[in-house]
Amino acid sequence: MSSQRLVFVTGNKNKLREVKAILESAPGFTIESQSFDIPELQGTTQEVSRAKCRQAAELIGGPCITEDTALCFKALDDLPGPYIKDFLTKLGNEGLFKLLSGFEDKGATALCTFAYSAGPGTEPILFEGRTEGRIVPPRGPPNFGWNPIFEAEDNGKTFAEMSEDEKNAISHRYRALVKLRAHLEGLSHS
Ligand SMILES: O=c1nc[nH]c2c1ncn2[C@H]1C[C@H](O)[C@@H](COP(=O)(O)OP(=O)(O)OP(=O)(O)O)O1
Ligand SMILES: [Mg+2]
Repeated sequence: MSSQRLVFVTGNKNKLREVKAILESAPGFTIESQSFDIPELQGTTQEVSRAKCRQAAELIGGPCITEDTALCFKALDDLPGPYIKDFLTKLGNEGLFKLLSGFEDKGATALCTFAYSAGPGTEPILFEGRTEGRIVPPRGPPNFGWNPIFEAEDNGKTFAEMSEDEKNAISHRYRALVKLRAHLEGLSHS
């Protein structure tokens, strides 16, 4: 079976590694990457994701996927959400945990949104995946972003305490990729 080549436009090496590990573990897909840090709008996670993918498709002049990750705190009505990157850069993981010190509810959702564009001028299609959990004082190696403060409901470990395989079996990214993969397999068989 020939494999379908997919261009993933991202500036984040850790995302790329996880996406390759998940999608290339079964035959069918080969991921190529183009490293661009696409400017991101403010808005809902869906608006941010669509705009990012439209711009990526224009930039590379062909079909592509993009991904946007949000971290939503229940006590803060889902903020920081899509603005997590700036919050993490400015406050760090300790600061993000302290943000919730006035609240009993430490619940949080990791939300991953993949967008697929068939090429410039086409409307991107979105695929969402969620992992439920809570925000805890940092545990585990600071290997990727907010991994040390997100404790997953599935196994009580922070993402940083999990092996790559453990994280990739339950992550927001994995759950979104299952949907993206099903869509792309449908396209290639029609
Ligand atoms: O599984 C994850 N575990 C821990 N941290 C994570 C994860 N996934 C994204 N992150 C961090 C990276 C960035 O600080 C923010 C998302 O921002 P986001 O715009 O989606 O990522 P980015 O700008 O690094 O890459 P891209 O070029 O694909 O937009 O959360
Ligand atoms: Mg970004």
